[in-house]
Amino acid sequence: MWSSSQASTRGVVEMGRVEAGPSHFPKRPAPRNPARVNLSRIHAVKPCSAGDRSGISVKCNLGWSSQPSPDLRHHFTGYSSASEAVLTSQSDLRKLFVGNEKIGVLLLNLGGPETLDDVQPFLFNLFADPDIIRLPRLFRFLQKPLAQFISVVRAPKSKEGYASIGGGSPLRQITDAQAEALREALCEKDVPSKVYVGMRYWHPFTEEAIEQIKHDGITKLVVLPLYPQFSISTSGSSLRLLESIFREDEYLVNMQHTVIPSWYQREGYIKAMATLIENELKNFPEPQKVMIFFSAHGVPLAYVEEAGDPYKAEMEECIDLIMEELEKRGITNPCTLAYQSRVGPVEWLKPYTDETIVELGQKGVKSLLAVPISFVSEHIETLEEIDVEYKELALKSGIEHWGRVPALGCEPTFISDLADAVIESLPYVGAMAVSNLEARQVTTSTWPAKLCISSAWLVKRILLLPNALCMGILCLTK
Ligand SMILES: C=CC1=C(C)c2cc3[nH]c(cc4nc(cc5[nH]c(cc1n2)c(C)c5CCC(=O)O)C(CCC(=O)O)=C4C)c(C)c3C=C
Ligand SMILES: [Fe+2]
Repeated sequence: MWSSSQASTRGVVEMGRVEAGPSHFPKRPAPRNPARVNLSRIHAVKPCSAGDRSGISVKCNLGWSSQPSPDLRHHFTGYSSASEAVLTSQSDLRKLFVGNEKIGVLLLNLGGPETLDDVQPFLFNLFADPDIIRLPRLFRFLQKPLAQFISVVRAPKSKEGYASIGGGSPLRQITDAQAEALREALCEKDVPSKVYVGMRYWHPFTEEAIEQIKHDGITKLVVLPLYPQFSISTSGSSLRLLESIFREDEYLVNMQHTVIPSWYQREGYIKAMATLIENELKNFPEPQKVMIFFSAHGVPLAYVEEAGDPYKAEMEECIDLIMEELEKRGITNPCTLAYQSRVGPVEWLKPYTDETIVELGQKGVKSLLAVPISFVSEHIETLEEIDVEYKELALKSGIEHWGRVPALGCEPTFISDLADAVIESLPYVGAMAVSNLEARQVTTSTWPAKLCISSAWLVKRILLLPNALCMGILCLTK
């Protein structure tokens, strides 16, 4: 967390000198505990340190069956007793792995158009999502016509972007590769699992993944959004969709599952990010003078201020943790955080990436290392917006040396850590009971869980018609 001495190294640079920039990093009490959300049970749990998992005795070649591990208990004891699913005895732990359990992991992601012809229907799906453009209940009937209109008008501009990165989004390929790498990592850790990919706005759609999960007879499912930080507009939207699918399906209602809503605090993830930054810094002529520039995908300010989206708080804490890790390695460069990719006229999280780049140039920063932080795959906003648009802007603004940290992709430490996250979540699987939905909303004790589940609450609070229309219509221009 921020100390006064740390703050001085994390502000904006003024004429080559570092100055604390409160607008970039307001100090705040950050929630440290990652919450594991079961769609039926909410657990506020303490992080479990990545320890020895060698005791799990299941072998990959056993297929679906699994065995208890004496050492596993050791591993799980770090969790809070607040959870009903907390396992305290060895026999409880054994229950996790005995019998013919079929473990599945569902990776949730955004999805992207694979060809230029996909762009308009992809945009339609995106804008038809009430977590992206929120209309008051009375005007819901306008959601699809509005999405159709915006997608048709925006498509030519989006197509240009996708054309410039090879004619489509690389997201499916990368996510499939991550799924395969995760499957292999789980297998190596003696937890044989099937890993599925469910995209929100393009193929393979979440619904398709769910069909496959049912077809394969999965009995324990871990839901893992591939967004390190939770936002209503990303993980929240995917989880809400999933909840509606589960609610209507008898098989799924009875399938044990758990959700890992965000995982930005995990040691493996933080270390992997720090290593990528450390490596990239070495390419600069004077590495210690480089401004580390975290650029996160933005969200409308109202999401954070009115709907309680934890995205900004999680983002800031995530950056704190990465900088702390870098400091441990003797790297004390200044850093800043800004938000990119805003769409439409409403105010989004600030500072904006483009404005900050210009400002840093004016303040005399000469070397900038861009770090995409909200997403773990290369995509249009890293390959086009950062690599082309922001680089050009930076060079025009007086920045002489530019670098960009690659997205994590299949980086082994990261994938191994995701596998650990899955394994650590297994004691939290539990069956969903639809009749408990209301009760769950009342007893929910963690904000991400509230956001995932309480759609009525969100509907009341998030963007009203003028805001939504304004945002929708002006999406066309930005
Ligand atoms: C954490 C990541 C993301 C957040 C938060 C997010 C919010 C958000 N996005 C839009 C509008 C668009 N997003 C688009 C593409 C896109 N968005 C993300 C990630 C987040 N979005 C990714 C990874 C991608 C790219 C996928 C790919 O194809 O590679 C697009 C389409 C592209 C374009 O036309 O610019 C739009 C539009 C809103 C309105 C929003 C929050 C409300
Ligand atoms: Fe987006």
